[in-house]
Amino acid sequence: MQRIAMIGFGAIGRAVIEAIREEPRLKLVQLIATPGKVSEVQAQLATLGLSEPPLVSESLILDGSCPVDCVVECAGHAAIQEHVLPALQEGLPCVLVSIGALSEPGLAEALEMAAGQGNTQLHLLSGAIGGIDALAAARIAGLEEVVYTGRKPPMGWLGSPAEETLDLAALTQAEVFFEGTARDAAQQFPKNANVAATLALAGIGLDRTRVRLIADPEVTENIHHYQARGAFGRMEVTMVGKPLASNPKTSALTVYSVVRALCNRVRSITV
Ligand SMILES: NC(=O)C1=CN([C@@H]2O[C@H](COP(=O)(O)OP(=O)(O)OC[C@H]3O[C@@H](n4cnc5c(N)ncnc54)[C@H](O)[C@@H]3O)[C@@H](O)[C@H]2O)C=CC1
Ligand SMILES: O=C([O-])CC(=O)C(=O)O
Repeated sequence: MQRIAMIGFGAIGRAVIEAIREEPRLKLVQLIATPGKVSEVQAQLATLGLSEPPLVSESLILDGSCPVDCVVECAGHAAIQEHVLPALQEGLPCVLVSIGALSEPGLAEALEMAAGQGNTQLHLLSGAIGGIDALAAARIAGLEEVVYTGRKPPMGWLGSPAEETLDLAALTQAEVFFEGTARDAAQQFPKNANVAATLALAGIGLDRTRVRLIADPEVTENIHHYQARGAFGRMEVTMVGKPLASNPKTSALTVYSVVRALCNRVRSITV
């Protein structure tokens, strides 16, 4: 049995809770909401009709009164510093989807130190992208180049800096609005470039991974493509991910990446 604390009850968090409720070896015991949103989250949680709802609070309860075996972040970049860092220091293993947060100078080092202090591990999930196992293995042999293109329907870029250069609602053809490093992409597009950061951290790093971001009115899915070249050979991956109805920025596969990571914690054989 694994007692889970989840940070964030948005599109991913809610879908993960619904997916794991039938797994008796996973028990959601704590749910962390943004400050001021505890009662709102409790009310939304009630609609799920869980037999044993988790404790909802603004920060993780780490005093042992509500023990946790694993913390899962489904909230956004700010949650890493706020909740994941102290959880690691306390020795709790953490799994993350907001990988782009590690592009912030010093945060990766702080997380590494916290995990070392707590003698625990931080697991960066593959989220909406596939092939991370192959890319991370290829890195050991030596990588020369990783190039990533993220293409989403215009609605998937709402609320991002893409709006500064494009009239997203009026777009009639695909437009490239960002070309640069994975580090810059992750910082400028915190809700849209976590995949770029994941590829970078698995591969040749945030400053050497090249990224192009495209708003395309011709597509209805979130399309992630990358190619990598190195001593191992070459690889090319295209993911055509269905967006979540509750958040078109987010591919549904991200939910299942979290569910897989949690289920693997209670399985005897993992794949
Ligand atoms: N690795 C990957 O492939 C992907 C990663 N993501 C990451 O996952 C995050 C969540 O995605 P969605 O669920 O679709 O977003 P969402 O906006 O639907 O939900 C996020 C929820 O987290 C809550 N939240 C925000 N900051 C918080 C904090 N500091 N403490 C507690 N709760 C907090 C918000 O109130 C909201 O309810 C995104 O911001 C992005 O960083 C999203 C898609 C793919
Ligand atoms: O869910 C997706 O398609 C990818 C995404 O938003 C991200 O990389 O942050």
